Amino acid sequence: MSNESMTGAATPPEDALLATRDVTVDYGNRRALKETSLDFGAGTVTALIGPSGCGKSTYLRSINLMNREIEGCRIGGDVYYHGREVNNDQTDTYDLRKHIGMVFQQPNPFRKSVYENVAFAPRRHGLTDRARLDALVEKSLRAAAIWDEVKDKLDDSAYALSGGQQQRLCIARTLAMRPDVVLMDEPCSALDPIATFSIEETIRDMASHGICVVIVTHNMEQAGRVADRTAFFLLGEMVECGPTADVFERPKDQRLEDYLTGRFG
Ligand SMILES: Nc1ncnc2c1ncn2[C@@H]1O[C@H](COP(=O)(O)OP(=O)(O)OP(=O)(O)O)[C@@H](O)[C@H]1O
Repeated sequence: MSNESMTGAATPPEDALLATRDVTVDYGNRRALKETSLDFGAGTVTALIGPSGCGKSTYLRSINLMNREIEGCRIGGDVYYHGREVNNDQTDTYDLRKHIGMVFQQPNPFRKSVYENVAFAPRRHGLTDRARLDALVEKSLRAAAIWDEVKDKLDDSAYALSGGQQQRLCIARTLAMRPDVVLMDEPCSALDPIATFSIEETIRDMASHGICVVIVTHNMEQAGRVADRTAFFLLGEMVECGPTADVFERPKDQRLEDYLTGRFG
């Protein structure tokens, strides 16, 4: 695969689910992300790896334009979602984020019941029929592999769940909006190995249902287990991207090789 970090990359193919072209992010007058161009297909998992502070989260958050909420932050370049350029003032970011969901490092359930955590957003978007809401809640909790654990405590507070369960609940909450892209920012870093394994299974399951997953991870083994493709970032630059096995076993760039062999980071 060609290295997609090159600037001036061609306009994405019309059928690309998601793509960035020469996306940059500046916090004030400091550039945190240099021109980054990547394509993301339906049903794929892409891992973003690299040392701390190299711009992984910054890039992830540019995909659903979340950095825009940060004062002084500016996203440059083009972000394409279903072929439409969305990095402009006309985009309804509220609507965009229904389709491009996000799961954060720390589980952040609402201070509500398990049921309400999942039902809240669909109801706000007009789904009021109780039977259909019940079905959606169950389907979402099943997809996040937590239904069996919570089906008898749907009215309990989400805060009564373990950290791993809360994270799966947050994934269910995201899936309830039927997104076709899910962005995950180190979703397992606060979890033990068993909870991590469960989330990784859920990630592969989401991809098998056509969802495009982009995940920031510090855990190389995790990238190896879940990602079809891996992109390596360093000092705000997307240095190399390719099939995960190639990136780990046959790195092209010396900086990636150095990182993988523990020479820095
Ligand atoms: N809200 C912000 N305001 C100013 N600078 C920021 C902000 N968020 C991130 N940065 C800076 O942008 C650079 C990239 O940060 P980012 O969080 O994207 O890195 P990262 O690779 O995800 O790091 P980590 O693995 O530690 O989470 C860093 O130098 C960071 O200090």
